Amino acid sequence: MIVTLTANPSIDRTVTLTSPLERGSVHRAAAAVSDPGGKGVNVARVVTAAGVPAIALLPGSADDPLFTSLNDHNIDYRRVDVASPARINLTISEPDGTTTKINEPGAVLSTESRRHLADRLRQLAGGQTAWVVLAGSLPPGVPDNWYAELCRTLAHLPVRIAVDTSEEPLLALARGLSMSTPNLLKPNSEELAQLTGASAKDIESAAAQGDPTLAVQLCRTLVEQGVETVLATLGAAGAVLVDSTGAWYAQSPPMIPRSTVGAGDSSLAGYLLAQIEGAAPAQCLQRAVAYGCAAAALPGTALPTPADVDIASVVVTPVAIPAQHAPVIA
Ligand SMILES: O=P(O)(O)OC[C@@]1(O)O[C@H](CO)[C@@H](O)[C@@H]1O
Repeated sequence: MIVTLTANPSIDRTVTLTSPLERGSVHRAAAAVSDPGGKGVNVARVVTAAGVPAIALLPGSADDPLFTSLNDHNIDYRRVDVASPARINLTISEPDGTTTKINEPGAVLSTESRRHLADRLRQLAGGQTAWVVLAGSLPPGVPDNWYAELCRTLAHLPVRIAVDTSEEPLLALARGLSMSTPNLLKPNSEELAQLTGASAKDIESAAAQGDPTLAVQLCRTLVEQGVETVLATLGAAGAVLVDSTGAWYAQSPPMIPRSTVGAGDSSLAGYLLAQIEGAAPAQCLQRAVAYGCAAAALPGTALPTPADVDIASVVVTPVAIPAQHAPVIA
């Protein structure tokens, strides 16, 4: 069982344009679709589609269309009652595969609702649950260190914790690594940059040219600070995985991207699916990149099923750990 927490869920509305987006002009969309969204919801969607039980925990009101949509996708969820509707996040999809996202901040989550979510999470994290995934931004009203606090309160349970977040909640987690450490951190290159002051462009372009050393260095520093495994997704350049036993790089196979929305969440889901089968780190990375590529090849917020995923097309190579590690700002 995999349990995901999405404190700031969304309805993801994708509008498809037939010509490139022009700022300041009127576009008539060729199509518009809505899907349930938020990073933890997406991880639960991909895991469920692979036939592994998953529960998505999220705040919401009973009549929110988000829950009808989750039912339509056969997602098992637990809802903590709040009055406000889920935010609507807009994706503008252009013909060349460029996606522009506009994410709303989300409604304020009260201290009481946050406590209910944490209590529910603790209940769900017991028993057969292998992984808890804390994913996405935190809504207004939630302190930046909440993920760090949740890691601490779950630490006594025999469950593994993965965190995928950005900006202040990520920095707060990094600052508190000596007190609470997730088992898995899944930054993308932007988030690695936020943590380290490095440039996301440099991280990705070096990897795309076959040199993932910078990404590995940055991840290795996080491992030295106590994170068991760091899976860093590097967009079209693939991903690196670093743990205390080594480092690996997987290049993305050539593909035509249609929408990168949910690609990182699908990578995380692919990693988890392999990890719970007991796969070695290199195979977990291979599955992560295969799932991420499959998601990027799908339109809008469509997410991959195992039939979309070509694991064998992803080549994984070990990377020597560089002697000099880059500092992590914390
Ligand atoms: O605003 P956040 O919480 O950082 O990200 C939310 C979001 O962009 O993440 C998912 C894709 O990863 C989408 O389903 C959703 O709209």
